Order: sequence, then C-alpha cells, then structure tokens
Amino acid sequence: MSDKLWIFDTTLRDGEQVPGCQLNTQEKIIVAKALEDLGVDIIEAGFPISSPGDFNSVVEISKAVSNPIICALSRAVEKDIEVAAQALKFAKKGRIHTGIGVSPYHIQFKLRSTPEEIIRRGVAAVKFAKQFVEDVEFYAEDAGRSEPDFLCKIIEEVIKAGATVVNIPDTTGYCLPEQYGGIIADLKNRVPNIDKAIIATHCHNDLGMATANTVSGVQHGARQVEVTINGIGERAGNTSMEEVVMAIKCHKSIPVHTSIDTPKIYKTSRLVSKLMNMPVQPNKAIVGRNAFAHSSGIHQDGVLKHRENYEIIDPKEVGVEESSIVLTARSGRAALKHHLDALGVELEGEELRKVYEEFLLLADSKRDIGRKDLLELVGKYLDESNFIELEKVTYSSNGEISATVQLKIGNESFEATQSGVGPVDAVLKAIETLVQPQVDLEEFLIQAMTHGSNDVAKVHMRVIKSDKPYYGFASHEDIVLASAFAFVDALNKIPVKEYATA
Ligand SMILES: CC(=O)SCCNC(=O)CCNC(=O)[C@H](O)C(C)(C)COP(=O)(O)OP(=O)(O)OC[C@H]1O[C@@H](n2cnc3c(N)ncnc32)[C@H](O)[C@@H]1OP(=O)(O)O
Ligand SMILES: CC(C)C(=O)C(=O)O
Ligand SMILES: [Mg+2]
Repeated sequence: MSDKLWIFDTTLRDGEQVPGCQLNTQEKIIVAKALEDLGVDIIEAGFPISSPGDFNSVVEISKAVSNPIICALSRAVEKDIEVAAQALKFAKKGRIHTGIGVSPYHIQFKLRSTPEEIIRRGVAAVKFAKQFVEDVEFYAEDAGRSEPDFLCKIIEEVIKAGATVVNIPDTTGYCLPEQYGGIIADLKNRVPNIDKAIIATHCHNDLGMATANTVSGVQHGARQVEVTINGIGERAGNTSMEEVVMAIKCHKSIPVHTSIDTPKIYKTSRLVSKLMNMPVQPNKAIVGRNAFAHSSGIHQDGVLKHRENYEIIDPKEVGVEESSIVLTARSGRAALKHHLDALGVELEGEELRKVYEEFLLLADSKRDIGRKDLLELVGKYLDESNFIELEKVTYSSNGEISATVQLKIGNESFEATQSGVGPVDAVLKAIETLVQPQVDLEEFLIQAMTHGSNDVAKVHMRVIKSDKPYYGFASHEDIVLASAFAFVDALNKIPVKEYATA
C-alpha cells in the first residue's frame, strides 16, 4: 500500500496574492466548490486578519464546503490567530496555519530578531493556536535558505508544542531539487519527534524548479504538498497542482497516491484561469492549449500510429477530450490524410501526393491550415463523392410546422415528412429519418452575407458520427434550404458504409 499524499490547495490564498487575481467571496466559493469536487484534501481559504473581505470569504467557504479541511493563514501573532479561529468557526474541519521566517535574511532583516526569539515566538504561536483547534500547521518561512541546525531545532520545538503539520517553504524559489529533497531528508533523519507531524512542501517557481522540488520533497518523505491550480502565485508562482499530481500518477516508483479526480483537472484549470483573469500559457504542462497538440509531421505520424509514441499521458486522464493534430508546413502526409479522412475524403497514392504538394505551398504561406483551407484544397474530391442528393424540400408553417424532403440516396429516391419547432428543425428531422447515420448535430451556425432582407444565408454545421466530426457548408437565399444543403453536405462526408437507409 502506498502512502496518502495530502493535497493542500492554496489557490485562494497564495495564488490570490497575484496582482489582478483577487476574487470576491462569491467567486471564491465557486473555486472552493470546484476544488472540493476535484478531491482536494485541504483548502487554504485566506488570511483572515488581512481584510474584512478575506475574513468573510473564509467564513463563507467554511459554510459552503464540507469535505476538505479549511485552513486559515496567520502570522505568529496572537491577534492574527484569534481572527483566523473566528473565521473558521463554521468549518467542519478547521486548521490554523501559523508560522514565522527562519532564514538568516528573515530573522535579521525582516523580523529584526534573533534565532532564540524566533523559536520562542513560533512555539508560542502554535500553543496559542492549539487553544482554538486541534489541527495546527506551522510554516518555517524561507526554510529553503535557512541554517540546517536551526531549522531542525525550531521544527522539533513546534512539534513538541503541538504542530500536526510542519511546512517547509522554499519561499523564494531558491533551491535545487536535490537540495530541497536534502532538507526534507535531514528533518526526517535528525528531528527526533518528526514522525508526530506530517511534513509539507511549499515551493515557489522563481527558478522554474517548483514542481521538481516538490516531487523531490515527496521522494524524501514529505506527505503533504502545497500547490495552486495552474501554478499561479506571487512572482513566478507556486507549485502547480496538476503537474505534481500527474508526475506522481505517471511515476509509480514514488510510493504515494492522491485523491485527486484527475479527469476534472482541465475544467478546474479553465475555471480558475477565467475567474482570476489569468491566461494559461499555451505550453504549460498538463493544462496548456498545446499540451496535447502535435504539429510536426514525424510526431503526428507517430501519434497516429500509436498515441504513446509521443504522449506520456492520455489526455482523457486530465479531462482533455483528445489530442490534436495541427496542420502546419511541418506536417507530413499522415497528418494530412488524418484530416482528410475526417472530412470524408479518402485519398491514397498519387492523389494524396498531389494534394499534399498543394497543401505545402499553402502551408508555407500560412501559419496553420484550417478546415476551410482543406475544403478548398480538396473541393473537387468532395463533389465527386456525393452519395446523397437533396432533390426536393417543401415546408409549411401554418399551424403545425412540418417539412417534406425527397432525397436520392445512391441511385434510389426516398421521401419523408416530419414536424418540428421551426421549419429548419422539421427539415433536418426529415433528412435524418431517411438517412439514419445517428449523428449528433454539435454546431450549427447561420450567417448573413450582406445583411439585407434579401440576403444569402451561409450555414456551417458540425455533426458527430462514431466520435468523429464531419462538417457541412451551404449558402442559399432561403435559410431552410441552406440548412438542408449544409446538413446533406456534412452527411456526404461520412463514409458511405456508415449509412442505413430507411
Ligand atoms: C510568504 C507569504 O506568502 S506570507 C503571506 C503574505 N500575504 C500577505 O501578506 C497578505 C496579507 N497581509 C496583510 O494583509 C498585512 O500585511 C497584515 C495585515 C498581515 C499586516 O499588516 P501591517 O500590520 O500593516 O504590517 P506590514 O504588512 O506593513 O508589515 C508586516 C509586519 O509583520 C511582521 N511579520 C511578517 N511575517 C511575520 C510572521 N510570520 N510572524 C510575525 N510577524 C511577522 C513583519 O516583520 C512586519 O512587522 P513590523 O511592522 O513590526 O516590522
Ligand atoms: C506563508 C507561507 C506558507 C508561504 O506562503 C511561503 O513561505 O511561501
Ligand atoms: Mg508561498
């Protein structure tokens, strides 16, 4: 059995310290509920002494969320701790997180104190917090730059005072992975009562090492990780939750497991990005737009042959529908064929070679090639492959709205009548009863070309058949006819063998 790794999310506290990312109470509740749903064990909900708004957020999150422990931050200051305890009064499981700077920089220049005094204040803060809650976490701020003997001493003393979790922050993101792992190992080996508390990692990303340091900490004995969604946080950010969780999931040699429901990662990432108005960089691991996008021919060919040639994570595992094959001038024939197949154009040999040559000319002049470009390239093949023809459409909107459609399917003609909420709906239903490919209409877009009342309507639609998308386009002065033609256009791209005619 592997150990449980406690996931402590500080998106709403350390993450929210980023300029421009501040959330109001309602928004914080939305994020807190999403974190609960994701399976987070501890939510650091705020720093209650900091402002009435933050106090209120901790109160309301405590009411709104039931499974995770709700944690409130404080300095090693009695007033902070008292206010944190008040804010947690509705929490089913509340934790006070208190602590003090432990590096020579912090002791001398920030707190203007002495090591002995810092130990005294740390111990006093833990004891004071224990009067309100059983669960008290102590943070040794800037532990990453602290003196090892002093760090061991203060950790031993705060555990004696009742700390249930000892947090070892690399506050300034200074450490290298071996160094940070070494600090955790040192505490494990030298602090006599260390097994009475859980060791937590809390890393910052100033050198881009936050995830590596956190994982190293876990490998050396830490059993709580303090993380944020998308790695948001002050300066270069905090450790990103999704990176640590997936690194642990991918590497079974790390003897821990988490309770994160990983298919919910992507939607939580989007939610946080949207509410905090903080875009995710496209190449961000796990949740970036390009994290599962393949854009060069050799990679695309490899992925199409066997996904794992270039992917260590199945995108579905983190809630991304599927990997994408992006067409660029660096793509090869395998990628082009993949896209053409999706459009229902199955080209091989010489035909494929010719289209590929034209494609490369176009791709050299454009950054990436979209669906519309492809349709232009292979339009002639699409026309030839029309299996279904729309022969006649009539519709009436008097009383019940109904439509009659006549289709030529292969070499035979069929007719059907259907009613609907509007003529477009009725026509599409009638077509569906004749051609039964059981498709899902996923996207349906009508655009006016010139904006006059005698305008031409352009219809674009996307239908899904056997998990594959197919696209239809048409234009006509009559919106109903444009819709019918676009639907037939999409249906014509589905391989003929998939049809069952009525
Ligand atoms: C590494 C981190 O992320 S720590 C958390 C950072 N987050 C925040 O700071 C957000 C919330 N902070 C605040 O709202 C305010 O800073 C407050 C309410 C905590 C304090 O405000 P003020 O009383 O005006 O103090 P100010 O912010 O100017 O200075 C911080 C004071 O706390 C002291 N202090 C800093 N950390 C600690 C600590 N862990 N324990 C005790 N005292 C501390 C500083 O030495 C300084 O004291 P001084 O004024 O005697 O020199
Ligand atoms: C307050 C502590 C836990 C912190 O955020 C840090 O040291 O980075
Ligand atoms: Mg921090």
